[in-house]
Amino acid sequence: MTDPVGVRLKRLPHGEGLALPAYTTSGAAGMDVLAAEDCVIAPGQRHAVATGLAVAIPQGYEIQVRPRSGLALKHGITVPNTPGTIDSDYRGELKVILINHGAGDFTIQRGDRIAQLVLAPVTQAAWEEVGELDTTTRGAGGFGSTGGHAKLA
Ligand SMILES: O=c1ccn([C@H]2C[C@H](O)[C@@H](COP(=O)(O)OP(=O)(O)OP(=O)(O)O)O2)c(=O)[nH]1
Repeated sequence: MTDPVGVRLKRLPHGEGLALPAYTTSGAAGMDVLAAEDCVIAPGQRHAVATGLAVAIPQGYEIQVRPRSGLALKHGITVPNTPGTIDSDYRGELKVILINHGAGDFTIQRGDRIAQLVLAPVTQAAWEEVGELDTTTRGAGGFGSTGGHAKLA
């Protein structure tokens, strides 16, 4: 594992008193992030949940907002824009967009761990426009062209 990368973080007034996002085990890839508000998400509805945090990610990195598998499996709660992208130049409040694919209301209490944050390196692309692309075995085949499931045949 590489050395940790410092990320400046500011607590917003409604984030006071909450634990910071944290790795729950030594090998965890993501830090669980807490809700800074109480809310109820009805079936089929979405909500951008406040975290009470603003960050300054070093240039060359992003933070990805990913669902928690337990909430997804047991309650149908996921992140519709997964992985949510927190840009290095964003200084607003970090919010977690959640959608309720479950059958009942989902109640979030301030302090609940609602998603996980993964710090990841970013490589920016520089376009090199050409008239023809190189040929490959795959060519334009995609979207199930290699099979692997009866329903794709
Ligand atoms: O789950 C998310 C996704 C985004 N953001 C914040 C940080 C991010 O840097 C900014 C913009 O996100 P994105 O680029 O995904 O949104 P957009 O819809 O393209 O908006 P914009 O035009 O502001 O870039 O919104 C969050 O707080 N949570």
